[in-house]
Amino acid sequence: MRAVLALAVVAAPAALAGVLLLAVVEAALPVLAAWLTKTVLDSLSAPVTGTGSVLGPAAALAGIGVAASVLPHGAKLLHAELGRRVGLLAQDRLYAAVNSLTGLGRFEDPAALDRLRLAQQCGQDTPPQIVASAVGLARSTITIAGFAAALVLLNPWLALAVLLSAVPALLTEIRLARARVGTALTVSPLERRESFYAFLLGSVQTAKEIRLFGIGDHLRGTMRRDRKAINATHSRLDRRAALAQTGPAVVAAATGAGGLVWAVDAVARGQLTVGDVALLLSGIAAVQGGLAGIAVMVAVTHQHLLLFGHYLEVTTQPPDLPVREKPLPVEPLTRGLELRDVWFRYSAQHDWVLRGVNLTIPVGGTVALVGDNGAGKSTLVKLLCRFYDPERGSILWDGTDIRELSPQELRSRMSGIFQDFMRYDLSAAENIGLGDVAHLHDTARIRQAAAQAGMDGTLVSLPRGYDTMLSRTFAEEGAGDHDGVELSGGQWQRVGLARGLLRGAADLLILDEPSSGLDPEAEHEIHQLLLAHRAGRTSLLVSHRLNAVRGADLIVVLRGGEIVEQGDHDELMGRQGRYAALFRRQAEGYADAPAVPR
Ligand SMILES: Nc1ncnc2c1ncn2[C@@H]1O[C@H](COP(=O)(O)OP(=O)(O)OP(=O)(O)O)[C@@H](O)[C@H]1O
Repeated sequence: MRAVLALAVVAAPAALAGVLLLAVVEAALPVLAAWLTKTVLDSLSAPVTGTGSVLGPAAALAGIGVAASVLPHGAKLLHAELGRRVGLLAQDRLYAAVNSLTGLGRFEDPAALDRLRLAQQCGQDTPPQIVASAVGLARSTITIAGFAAALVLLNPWLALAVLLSAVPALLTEIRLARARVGTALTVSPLERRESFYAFLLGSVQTAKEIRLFGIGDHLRGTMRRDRKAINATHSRLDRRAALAQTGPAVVAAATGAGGLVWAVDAVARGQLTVGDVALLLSGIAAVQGGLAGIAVMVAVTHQHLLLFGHYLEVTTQPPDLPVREKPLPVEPLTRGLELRDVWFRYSAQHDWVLRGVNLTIPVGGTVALVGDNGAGKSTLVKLLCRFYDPERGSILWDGTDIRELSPQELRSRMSGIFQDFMRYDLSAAENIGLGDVAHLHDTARIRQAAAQAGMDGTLVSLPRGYDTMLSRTFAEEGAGDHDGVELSGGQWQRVGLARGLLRGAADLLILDEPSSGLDPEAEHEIHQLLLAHRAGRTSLLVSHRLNAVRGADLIVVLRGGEIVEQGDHDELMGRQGRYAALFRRQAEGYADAPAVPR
């Protein structure tokens, strides 16, 4: 609760103060109104009464009525403003925390993903709801205290009975709140899967396969089954809640009814006035209604707080990878990168992916990684970027362990293209400019990078040139059919490459399958371009196209996570080992094969 209130104080101190002030005033109004009603009724029913003694309280009562009708609108306005500001700050802190994760591990851990989903669910709405509930609780407490004092004056035992009658409802609601949070946790994986199926069924990326293989109905069926399971869990809880709430409601109603009988009898015996009865009845109703409201509010707040616990867990989680409090600055690479006896597996349950890898990438040199599918090439690249830490061994940047360095600075000295590069639903200029956000709007540099990737001509001739959206998902309404365009796979690859080339001064260029989607001529052209671009730069090239890597200074063959051979093309061919076998097999594929007889 303290964390939420601190959030509100930082986000909107004036709105919070206004909300609290109005809550106190609004809480006092019904109590004042009840006392004034009693006074008016007693004056009117007194044997001798002058209009003077009634008019004053009646006018005050009228004033309270006006205030009670105006204040809620002001309070609503302030609450809404407070909610928006608290929600904005909470959401911003959540994504700042997610963004501060150095590695990828948490994005692959199902428990962490469930927690993140719950934090996302409650990130924007829950903190304002908790603040609103806390204010509501304070307001109800003041009103109840006022009416309870009145009841104590009229009949202390009745006051005690009314207060006690609300306890079972309070306890029941708190128990139910816990159960609701438990349910939210239980259904979270199902809901995450449901969102995934919803994405599959409604996305342009998946539409082709879903139609070709006719799997839409299968996915729809699975999604329906998951939703039914979620609904069944909620129904069970609703039934349990209805049963649990009935008993406490009967206890409260019976206590109220007993109070009414006692009051009528007391009037008959001359112990109470008509005004007293009016005060007593509104007191019982207000205390019981208020306490029932408090029970629900406490339960809802409790539930929100439990959910908010996930938000706090995400926003205050320890770093996923250890980063020194004062990391060393990353100086330009002068000697090279070295992997020293690197062992890595994705988790203790997985097999080793890299097994004692020793490798040096000298400054200014091009190292090519080749090997079978699953040999560990992309994993090695990810370790160099410090998306994971080796379990044993170390990676050295000019002799310094990269765990000692600032990950952001380290990455700012790298660039390149990943095998699964992103296709952003943004303009062509932004798709390239994101490679170096400092130059997001530097058209000249963006065009230069596009030209290096052989894409400038294509992008210039798009309907809006570089401002054309490379997606039809977010095309502006009314802009016509030609606003957004879809690029071909190879064109996208060139855009991804241009993004990687934008950071021209990067110390290490990583090219993970940069030409896999290109036609043979384009591939040749891109490799010539990259060869020129790589000259004198440190680069790491991963490719299955062995013809593309033959010019590398060092070719490293990975197999089952181990380096089985390394050398330049001629050395490796001379050795007649794994590389030579792979190279020959690929070369044979291009040799003239006898025509298949008709
Ligand atoms: N995030 C991950 N979690 C668990 N295992 C993974 C993960 N990423 C890769 N692996 C496993 O690690 C092994 C090496 O994968 P990696 O992607 O590094 O191979 P690769 O040599 O790049 O293969 P390819 O040539 O097919 O791209 C594979 O067995 C793969 O299943």
